[in-house]
Amino acid sequence: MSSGARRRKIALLGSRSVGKSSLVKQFIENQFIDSYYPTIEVAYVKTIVHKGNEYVLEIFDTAGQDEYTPINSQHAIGIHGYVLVYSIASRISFEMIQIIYDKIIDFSGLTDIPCVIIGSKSDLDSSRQVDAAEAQQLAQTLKAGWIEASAKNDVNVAKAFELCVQEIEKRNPSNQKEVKAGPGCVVV
Ligand SMILES: Nc1nc2c(ncn2[C@@H]2O[C@H](COP(=O)(O)OP(=O)(O)OP(=O)(O)O)[C@@H](O)[C@H]2O)c(=O)[nH]1
Repeated sequence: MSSGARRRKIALLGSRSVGKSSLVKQFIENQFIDSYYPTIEVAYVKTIVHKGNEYVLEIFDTAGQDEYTPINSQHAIGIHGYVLVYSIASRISFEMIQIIYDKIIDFSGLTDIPCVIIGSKSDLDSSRQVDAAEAQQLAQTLKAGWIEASAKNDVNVAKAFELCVQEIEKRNPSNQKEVKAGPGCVVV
């Protein structure tokens, strides 16, 4: 990592079994595993280059949420951006997106959070329960990015994480002037 790299923390949230871990595994390790192991919590690190800048992404893969799962402070404090995942083949998982979004807003006290909504398992088009247009509409309302992706076929996976970085940086226009601590830095 060069000293100029920007560290950005990203949390993945969504219902159980929507493919959060599979998206991260495809992004980090370029592999897809068919079997299902519920996640407790895993953190990954990957360096990417976005618009000529190096980013060290710390990605937190979380346990699947339901409407009663409280927001964990670890997933809200110090997080720069969110990846909210639903499966295009599960209406219920799509309905969880607004619920999770509202919980983050309530917890953080912010009015707007950098996030990207991912319609996962896009290879399951024949079992589709969520229209792309409807999901895009929700993303527009939440001022979020949106993309459909398939971890299985490695479609739009890297792009989804890049979109998240884009949403983070969109809200951080001062990042050009980011102060980097160094030997010449004096704290008074
Ligand atoms: N067809 C298809 N299946 C997928 C895809 N991504 C994940 N799956 C399958 O969906 C199941 C759940 O995937 P996970 O990645 O473990 O889901 P998760 O959201 O991390 O689950 P939790 O840990 O419970 O939150 C597994 O059997 C995966 O193989 C995909 O892109 N296409």
